[in-house]
Amino acid sequence: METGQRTSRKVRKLGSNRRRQTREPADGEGAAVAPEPESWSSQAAAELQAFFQDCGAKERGFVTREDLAVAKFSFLGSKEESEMIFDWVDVERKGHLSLEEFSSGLKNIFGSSQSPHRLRRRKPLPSKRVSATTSFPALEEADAEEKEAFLAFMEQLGTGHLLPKQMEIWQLWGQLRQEEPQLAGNLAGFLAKMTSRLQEAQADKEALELTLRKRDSDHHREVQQLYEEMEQQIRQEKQQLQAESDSRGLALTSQMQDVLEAKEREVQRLAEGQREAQVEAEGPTPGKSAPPRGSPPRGAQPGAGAGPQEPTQTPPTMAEQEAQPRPSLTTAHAEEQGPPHSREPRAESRLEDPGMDSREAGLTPSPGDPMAGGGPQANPDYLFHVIFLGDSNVGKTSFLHLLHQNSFATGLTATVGVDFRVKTLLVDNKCFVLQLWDTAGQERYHSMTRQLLRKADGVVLMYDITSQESFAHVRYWLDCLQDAGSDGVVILLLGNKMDCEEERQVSVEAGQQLAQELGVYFGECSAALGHNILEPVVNLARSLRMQEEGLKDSLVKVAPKRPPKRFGCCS
Ligand SMILES: Nc1nc2c(ncn2[C@@H]2O[C@H](COP(=O)(O)OP(=O)(O)OP(=O)(O)O)[C@@H](O)[C@H]2O)c(=O)[nH]1
Repeated sequence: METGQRTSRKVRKLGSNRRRQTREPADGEGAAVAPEPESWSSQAAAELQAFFQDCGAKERGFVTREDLAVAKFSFLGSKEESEMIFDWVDVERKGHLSLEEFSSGLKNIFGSSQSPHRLRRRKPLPSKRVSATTSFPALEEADAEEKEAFLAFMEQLGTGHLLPKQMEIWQLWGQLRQEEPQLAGNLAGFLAKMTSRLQEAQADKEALELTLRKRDSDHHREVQQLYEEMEQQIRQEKQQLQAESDSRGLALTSQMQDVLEAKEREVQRLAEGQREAQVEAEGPTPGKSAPPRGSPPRGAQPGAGAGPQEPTQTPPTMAEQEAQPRPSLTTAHAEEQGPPHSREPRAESRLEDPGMDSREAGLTPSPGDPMAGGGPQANPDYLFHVIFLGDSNVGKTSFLHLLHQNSFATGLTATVGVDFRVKTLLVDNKCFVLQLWDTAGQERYHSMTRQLLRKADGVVLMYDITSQESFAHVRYWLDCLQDAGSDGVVILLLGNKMDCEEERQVSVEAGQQLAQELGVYFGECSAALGHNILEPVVNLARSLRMQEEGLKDSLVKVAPKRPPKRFGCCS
């Protein structure tokens, strides 16, 4: 019972001492108070010295936590209690304590008595005490000293918020004091340790929360920054792309302008040559050579059976010129291609069908053939402008490429603006130079095409037999022709891609019917197979010649007789 009382006294003091150790540096309640070993027994002091000796602390000059594992103090119960005491004294968590620190720590806990001075310092504010008391009704019945000791202890621990179940603690406290008084000290030590750990955990938690909050805001800021940088980058990319596209557009426009101007110049040059030749042909000097290409007006289409036209002026006697015997031409089949090319084929596949007659294809005439020949004809008998019209993709370029290169081009891209090639043919012993104009079917180039139509002598109006739409657009192209004032133009309606029989959408009959209705020539072909390529062109040349002859005849009727003139390369 005496031991119990002693322990409970010790426990009561535990809180006040601990408080002093832990709180003095922080709250500045006063300078460190040296322990007052009023009741520190000489036996305890002897035990302490023996302990220092046994564990080797005396030699080393300090005590570790492990040393306490072998300590046997009469004033301490279990081994755990000793270790707990070490933790209690080692407030700085160094892991070792000098002999003085350890001794004074122990004395503070077990040796000092409550001096009036200490009690005063430890006494909490009345208001707090009241509130604590009212929250613990069980305390009302307790012994006043006990009650005060407990409340002071709890308050000093500062566990109000960390150890909410104070009622239970009180009960445990009371029970321990009655049943196991020596363990009351353990409870105090345990609670103190718990409190300290909880405070540390609380501090860690707060620090962690702070760090997390900081990281969160940093992260948010970084994301915001990244987002802004990204937006900036997108804006720059957009501007760059826009600038590039603008400059590309400008370059393309100027390039197309150049092409157009070059073609205009070429056309002008040819027209000049034609005019000069005509002047020569009309001149009084007999025997001078001149190309027979007459100037408009043009007669009605031969295929349509139109009659001769009335002349609007008095031209020279072209019929007389024609009547003169002319030496045969040596050059009969040659091609030139007008610069610059609007597009080039990426790959070519030459027609190599052994079963196919080259004469049938009409593209590779043999020597002695009336179509055979060498280079371009300098002084042709006839010079005609033939324009290829039709929707995009119907095969105009493929047709011309085959006619010119004798091979089918694959991988062609859409024509840009216009392109032209020159084809020289020997037909019925006459030299024909055909200027073949390849127009772009795409709508954005239609205005350019319309301008070209004014110069047309003949037109090949092509559609794709696998496209009803391209067939329907034939009338649109005819309207364009009419708008351009090209009424007397010889027209050949040509349905391409006849090799695609399975996909056919326009029947042969429909094509024929339309041709009849419009009074134009008609044919079907396949640029891919090389079917019916040269024949329509030859027939067109013949028709153009017939039309021209018809014109001449009509002129002869009104023109005065002149000495016969010859024209051609050998005049
Ligand atoms: N099956 C088949 N395909 C053809 C034939 N002729 C041309 N093509 C293909 O049809 C497509 C269009 O041919 P192009 O010659 O470029 O047509 P286009 O009328 O000049 O077109 P634009 O230049 O846009 O006016 C290409 O893929 C050719 O290979 C043909 O007779 N048969």
